[in-house]
Amino acid sequence: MIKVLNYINGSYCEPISGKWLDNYNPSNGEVYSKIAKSEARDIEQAYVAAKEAFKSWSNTTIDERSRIMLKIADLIEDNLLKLANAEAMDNGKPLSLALTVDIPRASSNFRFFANAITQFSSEAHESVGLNTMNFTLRQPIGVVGCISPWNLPLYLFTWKIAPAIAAGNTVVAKPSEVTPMTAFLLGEICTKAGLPKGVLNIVHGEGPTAGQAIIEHPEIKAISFTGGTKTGEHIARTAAPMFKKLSLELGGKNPNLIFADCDYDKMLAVTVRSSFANQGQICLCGSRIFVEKPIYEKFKKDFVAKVKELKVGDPFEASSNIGALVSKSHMEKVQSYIKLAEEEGGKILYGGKRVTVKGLENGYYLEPTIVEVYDDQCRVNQEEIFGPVVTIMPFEREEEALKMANSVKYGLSSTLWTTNINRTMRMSKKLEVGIVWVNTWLNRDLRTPFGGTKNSGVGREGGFEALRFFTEAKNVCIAYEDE
Ligand SMILES: NC(=O)C1=CN([C@@H]2O[C@H](COP(=O)(O)OP(=O)(O)OC[C@H]3O[C@@H](n4cnc5c(N)ncnc54)[C@H](O)[C@@H]3O)[C@@H](O)[C@H]2O)C=CC1
Ligand SMILES: O=C(O)/C=C/C=C(\O)C(=O)O
Repeated sequence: MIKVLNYINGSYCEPISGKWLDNYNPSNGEVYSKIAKSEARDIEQAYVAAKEAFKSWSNTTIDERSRIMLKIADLIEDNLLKLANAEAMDNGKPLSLALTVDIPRASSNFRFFANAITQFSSEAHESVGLNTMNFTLRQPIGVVGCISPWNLPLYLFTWKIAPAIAAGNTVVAKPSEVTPMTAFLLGEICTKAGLPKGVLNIVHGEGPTAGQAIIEHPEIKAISFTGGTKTGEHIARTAAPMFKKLSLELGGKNPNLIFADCDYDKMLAVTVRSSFANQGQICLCGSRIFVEKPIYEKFKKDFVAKVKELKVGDPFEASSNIGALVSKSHMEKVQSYIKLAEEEGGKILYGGKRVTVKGLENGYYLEPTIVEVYDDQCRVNQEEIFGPVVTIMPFEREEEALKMANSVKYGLSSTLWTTNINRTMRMSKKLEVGIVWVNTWLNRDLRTPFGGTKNSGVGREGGFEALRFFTEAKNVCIAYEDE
């Protein structure tokens, strides 16, 4: 059985405790590998390696850092099939999605930040008339911690690591213990690309032990985290008294606002995707659908018909649109919300049941589920489900739609379907979110600020925002004298 080992100081190693976790294949519910069950001692080992590597990596030229990162990007591309297979097996997502989205984006993350660092600069301020010149240094922080979730494993792991090392930091990183495989494979790619030992250290294990040791390590001064809001709260509570820099990208309950004047066919096709891509396990999925009254009944009929066409099945079959949910416990959480929807008086328009896939009877498959709700304050409309479940509800006026869109504790993204430019501007300004998509969804330019407001997190990732997060600004003020 494959052992998912730690990657510390450029080499693979077993956990100090000698203990292992089971790694499940969600498509059939079977254990298929063992994962290093690391703890504080392993994190300390990784920290020591990262601290030593920082001395030279922080002084390595931008060109050299960039060259190595571009090589990593190339090697990810060269290993597309191997990595995509590993991701589909570990996560349960369709192989087609891993091949076209997850792994290409992991490569793009390295390529993007390899180039971005060559364009990153800092400011100078001349205090005219005061004979003073200020310039700002942007210096790497030191050893930083990157903690990522299971829904987009290599995609989000590299989204954090790439800007961190581009800016000259060294990293102690922990992928989710639910989906560690592609992070494990990244180690050998980094070695092949010539990344100096200790620059990236990948430690596997559970959140409350291995993750906890990262967030409470006194010398790891910045934490970049993506995951659940509850965990984000815990990280903030632990790290804030130690004055660590924090970037927290948390949950979402994103509104999809559909107006009668939209491009209907395009909206319908994209709404199917924004509802159920990756089994609905993307923090950006449009899980609350609000539709303007004149097209509500038509939308309901057409949406149900389109969703019925989606095939739930073996992630490795090309015809599968929806694979398995990531774990048994997560599937049960999603099922509990479907039950709650009915208890709250919601009407299941489609789906709601577990799917049995021939030959994979113990896999974690669920039907894509559409719930019509009558009160936007009900729990299924307020709480993050993070699975293939969406709610739909009509609205009459723009202000009503806006009020419902904003009436959740989350504030990550929203999607607006309209051809009215005035409405687009009005609503974009008033939506309490970090990202507004208009007539599109998950359309990503990696230069743009990415992150949420309210309980969806703190800080922004992407572009220069990420490079600013992973550096400390130091102003140097020079007073000079005239002759
Ligand atoms: N990006 C997002 O918005 C995501 C949201 N979620 C939401 O969170 C819920 C819970 O999912 P989980 O897998 O439990 O996510 P989680 O937030 O517990 O896990 C994310 C990462 O945090 C780590 N972690 C957990 N506890 C930690 C601690 N005390 N210190 C440091 N690191 C820690 C985990 O090991 C994992 O690497 C999901 O049902 C979903 O609603 C989950 C994954 C991604
Ligand atoms: O950066 C992106 O394109 C997407 C990020 C998605 C998440 O952070 C998530 O689903 O957790």
